[in-house]
Amino acid sequence: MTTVLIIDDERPIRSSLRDILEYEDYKVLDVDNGEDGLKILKKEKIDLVLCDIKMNKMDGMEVLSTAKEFSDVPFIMVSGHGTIETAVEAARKGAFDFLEKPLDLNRLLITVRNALEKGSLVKETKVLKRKFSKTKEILGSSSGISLIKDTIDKVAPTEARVLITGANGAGKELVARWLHEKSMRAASPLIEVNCAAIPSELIESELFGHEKGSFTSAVKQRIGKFEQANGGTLFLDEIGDMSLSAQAKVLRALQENKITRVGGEKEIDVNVRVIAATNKNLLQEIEDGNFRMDLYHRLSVILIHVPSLTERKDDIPTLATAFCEEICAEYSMPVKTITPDGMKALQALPWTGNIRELRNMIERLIILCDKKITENDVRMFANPESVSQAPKSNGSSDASEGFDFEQFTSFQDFKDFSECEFIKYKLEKNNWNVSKTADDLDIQRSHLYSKIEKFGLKRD
Ligand SMILES: Nc1ncnc2c1ncn2[C@@H]1O[C@H](COP(=O)(O)OP(=O)(O)OP(=O)(O)O)[C@@H](O)[C@H]1O
Repeated sequence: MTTVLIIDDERPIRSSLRDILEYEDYKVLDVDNGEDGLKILKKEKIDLVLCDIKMNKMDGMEVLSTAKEFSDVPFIMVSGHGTIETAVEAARKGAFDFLEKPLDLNRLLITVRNALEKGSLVKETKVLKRKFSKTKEILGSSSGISLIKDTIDKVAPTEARVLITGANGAGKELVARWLHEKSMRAASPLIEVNCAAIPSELIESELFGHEKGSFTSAVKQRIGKFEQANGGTLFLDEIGDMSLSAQAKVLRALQENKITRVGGEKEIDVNVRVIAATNKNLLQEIEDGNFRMDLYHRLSVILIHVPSLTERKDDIPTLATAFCEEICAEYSMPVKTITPDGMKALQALPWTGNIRELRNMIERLIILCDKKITENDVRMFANPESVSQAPKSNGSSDASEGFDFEQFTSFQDFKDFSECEFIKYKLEKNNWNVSKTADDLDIQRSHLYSKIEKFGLKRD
């Protein structure tokens, strides 16, 4: 049922609006002040707000701007003292329309209908965007991955918090994305915070927001990730790197479903499902005094461990083939294939960087190899450094062994390749310092710049 929320401090207006809207079969909720209105907006599913501008405690414009920070619900502003300026300000703040008191019944109903139509279009667009979103399929059919997919199906629709563990690049973030996509919260945002990437003195403001002036660089109010994720999911990546003081605050937010902005006094209700991930052994971190036991228990209602790639080598052919197709499509080139021996060689590698490393390796092979990626190619380009070693061939049988000279159609082609790889190698060695590299190569800096441009060299 479509629900309309009326925020107006005049009881007679509220009741006449209620009568009109209920007669039209809308469900109506009403409150006499903005703060209560915002609370309802955070908790209930509201399709439209009719909001008076002039109210005692919090004025309608403030209610509108605060609501727009966490909700897309359309607002129709109402005022008995309307001027063109107020109408313009309301529109600027994101109101759907502005109506003057006394309200004209027909105009009111038409505006309500139009606003609801716009609201449902916004929702539909979000759902479509999500459908075509970049969340990639979880590939693989090994027992480890099958168990993870089953667990996602069971756990996603619940409100349970999930702690995802696993090595770097194993696929933790992908699991978190699917937990959100398959949940009831999928139409609301998934907000991600990489706890390791934020300096510890900023993490609280990042998570909980801050009030203007609460510290030197807080020049304006800021809404934190918890509030941004309201109604949706908050993904706390690398939670094992969070400072103890931030951990205490996150614990409180999880216990009470309330947060307080840095420098603020007001407690703000939040409705957020938290999914956390780490590559650390949190039980060890607890023992070492770096992680709170109580937070661990709050976060790990469900534990999902993503096995490393070497524990599921059976998935390598599926992953490698899919990455080949995906990367060739990205480069708009015909699909290259991996020979059975090439695939075996891939399965034999150590994969310390897991699936991320496999994808990078496939990209490297696609760029450097012929149509068929062979065992030799895999051996040759197994690590990035070998790329710069490959063309060091001086014609001796040792250096050229396994090197696929067939890939070059002319002598010039080969010279360009060698030159490019040599320059790349020197640039890496000199940490991409162009002056030092030019000295090292004994060429002019301007000459090096033109080579960099010619070969399109970029730092990874
Ligand atoms: N099962 C899978 N199928 C397809 N692609 C995958 C799979 N698992 C991971 N990937 C891809 O591998 C890359 C790394 O995955 P992801 O970022 O989820 O790893 P992570 O464990 O969160 O890494 P980190 O700990 O370094 O943040 C991404 O491009 C992801 O799409």
